[in-house]
Amino acid sequence: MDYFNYQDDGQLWAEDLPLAQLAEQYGTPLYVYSRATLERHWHAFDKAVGDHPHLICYAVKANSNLGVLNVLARLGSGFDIVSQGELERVLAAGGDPKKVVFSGVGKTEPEMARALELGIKCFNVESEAELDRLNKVAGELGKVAPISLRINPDVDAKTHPYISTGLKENKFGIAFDRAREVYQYANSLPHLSVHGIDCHIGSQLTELAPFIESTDRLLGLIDALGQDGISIDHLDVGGGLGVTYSDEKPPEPSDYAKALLDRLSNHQDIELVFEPGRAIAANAGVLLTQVEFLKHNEEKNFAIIDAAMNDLLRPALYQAWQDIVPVQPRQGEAKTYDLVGPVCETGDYLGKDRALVLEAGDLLAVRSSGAYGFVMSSNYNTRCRAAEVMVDGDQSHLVRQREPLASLWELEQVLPE
Ligand SMILES: Cc1ncc(COP(=O)(O)O)c(C=O)c1O
Ligand SMILES: N[C@@H](CCCC[NH3+])C(=O)O
Repeated sequence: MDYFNYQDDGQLWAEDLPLAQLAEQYGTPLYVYSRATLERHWHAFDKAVGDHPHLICYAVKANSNLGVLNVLARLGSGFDIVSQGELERVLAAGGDPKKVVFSGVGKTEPEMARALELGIKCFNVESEAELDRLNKVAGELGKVAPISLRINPDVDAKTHPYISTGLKENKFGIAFDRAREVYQYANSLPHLSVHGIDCHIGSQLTELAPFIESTDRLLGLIDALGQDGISIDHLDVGGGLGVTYSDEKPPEPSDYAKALLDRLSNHQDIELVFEPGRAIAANAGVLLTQVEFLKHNEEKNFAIIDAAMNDLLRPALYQAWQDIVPVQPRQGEAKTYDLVGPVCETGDYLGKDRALVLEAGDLLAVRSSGAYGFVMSSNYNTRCRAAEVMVDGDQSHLVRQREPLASLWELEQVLPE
């Protein structure tokens, strides 16, 4: 459920503001986020876990805009980061470093040092080489690094192959069969302290079964580690809960949390950590775009819009489908359009074969663009990245301005004489 709805005037609004007004004020393409939707999604997770000790660590990679992070920080959210850049964003947005978990297969020494200096909650370590590096950096700083090991449970998440992460053939995590041995090794290192166990099997999961299967495998491991004298105080189940883009019916956070809590009946003292990204941000944002031209040939009708694959990569990269709707719907006979951007690539489309009644100048909203939208945008074709706006009731706040054109070459220079 989100707060982008058609109102009595027949137009699409974001909370208490017409999207057409925002397009007028800020221009297009424009990312528009809804504070109420972000808050609703975060609370849905938090409430679902109830009294069981837990921490929701929003996955910053899904949408790292400072305005978005600030809304979540004010709710008391934790954060899952994968780079120093994301860590600095969390700080700049008012987030608490003590609620940060650090994921990712390639953490550098400076990144580790900064995270240690800030005293983050946990490093989710993905290899033995990373254990050695972290032990060394922590030793040099006279610190002890809190760690969990990301275990690859070899579970099929049944999602797009590019966003499946929990299979043996994926680069992520430590093989399940070697976990006990690697925990022993971690435990032997003087500047590391074992706290947790972690997994993340993929993104946009629409079924509970893979989550349950991997949680069961991890709980079995926790018991085995107990026999080895290693006690685990938190279980990080990662992110991955899917959302509805078209007709998917992913589990609600309440069903998901209940399924996990049922499994944890013998482990009441283990804190549950969640790393949701998409489930919080995707349906809290739309990408607003204007039709520049309509173009018809024998085969196709094209609507050439001012947003492109550089603004929203998901359709080009994953053949992802996102709903595209008119902001001010027209009466008339619909035609079937391909909605394409100005970028010089055949793959530059945001939607194909969409039945719409359109004229040049019309505004369209690409729904479900709040996660993996702006964060994956680029300057390809030397295009400025879009502005981002946060709607809060009947107020709007520009949370990132459109890049000034000159910023697209200012960091570069021609060769000396
Ligand atoms: C380690 C980790 N945690 C959390 C997430 C967030 O995933 P999602 O946006 O699917 O919830 C990801 C991305 O898939 C990830 O790699
Ligand atoms: N970027 C992907 C999700 C990646 C998940 C990252 N671990 C998407 O848009 O669906």
